[in-house]
Amino acid sequence: MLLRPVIGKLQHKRVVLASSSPRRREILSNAGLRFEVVPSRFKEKLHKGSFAAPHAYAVETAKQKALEVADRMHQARAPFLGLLPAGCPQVSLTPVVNRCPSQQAKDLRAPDVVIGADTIVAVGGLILEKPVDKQDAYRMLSRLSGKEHSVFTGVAIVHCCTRDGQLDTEVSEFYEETTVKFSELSEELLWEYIDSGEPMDKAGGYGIQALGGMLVEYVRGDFLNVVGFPLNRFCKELARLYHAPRAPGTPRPVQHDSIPAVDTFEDLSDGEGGGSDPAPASGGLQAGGARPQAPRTQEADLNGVTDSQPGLPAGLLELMDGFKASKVLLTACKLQVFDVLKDRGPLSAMDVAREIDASVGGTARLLDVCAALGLLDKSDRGYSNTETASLHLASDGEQSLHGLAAYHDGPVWGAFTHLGRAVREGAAWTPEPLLQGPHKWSTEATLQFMRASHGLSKLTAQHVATAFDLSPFTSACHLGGCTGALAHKLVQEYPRLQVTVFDLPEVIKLAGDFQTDAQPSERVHFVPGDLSSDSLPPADLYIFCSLLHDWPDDRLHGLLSRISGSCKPGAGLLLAELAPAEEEEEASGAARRPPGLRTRGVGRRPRSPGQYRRLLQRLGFQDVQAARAGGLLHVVLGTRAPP
Ligand SMILES: Cc1cn([C@H]2C[C@H](O)[C@@H](COP(=O)(O)OP(=O)(O)OP(=O)(O)O)O2)c(=O)[nH]c1=O
Repeated sequence: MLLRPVIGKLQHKRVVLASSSPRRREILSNAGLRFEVVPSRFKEKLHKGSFAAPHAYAVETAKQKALEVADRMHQARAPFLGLLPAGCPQVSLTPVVNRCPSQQAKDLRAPDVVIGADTIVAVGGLILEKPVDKQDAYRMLSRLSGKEHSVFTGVAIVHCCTRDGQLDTEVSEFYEETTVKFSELSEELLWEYIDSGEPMDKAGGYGIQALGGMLVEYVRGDFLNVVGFPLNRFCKELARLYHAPRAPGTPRPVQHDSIPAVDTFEDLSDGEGGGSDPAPASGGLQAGGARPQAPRTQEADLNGVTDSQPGLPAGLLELMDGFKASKVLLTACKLQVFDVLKDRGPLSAMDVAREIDASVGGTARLLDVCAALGLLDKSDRGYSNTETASLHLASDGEQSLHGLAAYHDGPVWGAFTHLGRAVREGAAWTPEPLLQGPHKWSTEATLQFMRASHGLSKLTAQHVATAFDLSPFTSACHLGGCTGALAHKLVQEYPRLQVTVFDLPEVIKLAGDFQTDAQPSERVHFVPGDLSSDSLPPADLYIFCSLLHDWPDDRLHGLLSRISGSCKPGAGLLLAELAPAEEEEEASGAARRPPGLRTRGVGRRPRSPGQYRRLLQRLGFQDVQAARAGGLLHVVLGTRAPP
């Protein structure tokens, strides 16, 4: 089995992972699969007693999860169609670049393949899923203590196609079993583990890939199967599906516009299987640019008649109208739709219209499109927020990106509306206030920028703070540290650390308006200054976060060599910057990168960790290491070598 070509078979497809599990996302993206994530809303409540064996339950649940997503994505196409101009092909309203997972759900192109999975633990005839609370976790773990148990993951690969407006599906399903033996667990160990919080979102109440690994005496079988996805078996299944020789007279599989029939994959395998890398996607777009669809040639149809028509440039069409979905999201945020519905849904369109002071018809249309984008749930009783909307799009809450949405709806939208002028005049693709230089920013413009930065920093701070063990450092300086969100996270993580937030005086003056913690720490200090001209506060660790990725090389080199010159031997430099799109896709599946706050428009291509590593080494840093931080950023840490 040649792994890349096997995974490569799906590169031409719109592949959707119907799962919220970060582990599944990581396993599949590490294997090089490109896919979107649309968590299933199927409630895992099938009657366990009606299944002859635990694995049958896991397989059926996996299938229902995948079918629910296939069906929802198929249904979701309808509300958009009215928005398209007459004669416009039915393409996505969502750009492939810069879209959040829930937006991806509603790309108007139906998915080609939906993958669902379900992991359960079986012990003594009992099926254990995720614990509902700590007591439940305790019961599960005590049951596993000192014994062998089985972990089953059921997987369903659903091939979808649309015929006469109806969804047609073909399901391939399988399961994998792994045996795990636990040590005897003392009460103390059990409760310490439960209190770590790790058991709560995992079948059987443990995570073998993390702290739970310490409970395990041995594993027989596929380790990744325990973590949530049997990659080896999945690849074999793909190989079987796409390479299986067809017996004479066997009917061809379902014909579909965008899923070549199985024998078409066989045809393609000659062309793309020769190299170790999957062939570039022929349809759709990759983050960072349009790839017009390659013409399909000689694709066999149901009756064996060949079709040599070139394929439609679906990717280009997606790019052309993708902005509409962004505007819908930004407008709903601005009108506070997600605030109104938070903790209160379901509400009717009329109720929401009253609350946001808008027309009933207009509100109903906006809510419908939000539902189709996967931002709202719609039922007979009305509209309610999805979890993502309550978490990230309502204006309150720890993980709110409302400020970022307002920034994009305001200054960024304005800058891009006049892009033609900027191109003609050679101006930066930058919001007006930033263009005028920081000293000209109005207080409101500065605050708007800071709100955007604050939301994103809070979301990434934990990942950045823990990407490496920073406990050897006692003082750090976050350059361009804005509201201090990362600084506060750092002092929480490292009790000995003092952190200085260094930023422009205009920013530092307003930083106090941003509540980063219930108890502001005395170990965080704010120092005003200009990176390019002022001397930097002393520290034994300097940090940049989401600031440098689009700086031109000469400016970046100038700044970093100045820092290198002022560092004592042993001092650290930590860069947490946007990962290049393809790396980030690999890391997070479909969760594509939102625009960087300080990106000048779509900016230059972010540098890879290798490029930063080489740069740091040239500037006198040693032991340079790189790590990922939450799929969005990569973090590079180097130590100043003695001169
Ligand atoms: C046993 C075990 C399970 N798990 C995880 C894998 C699955 O994510 C989870 C089992 O729950 P599932 O219901 O299979 O998956 P999920 O709820 O996380 O995601 P979705 O339903 O949206 O697909 O437990 C580990 O991460 N490590 C382990 O050692």
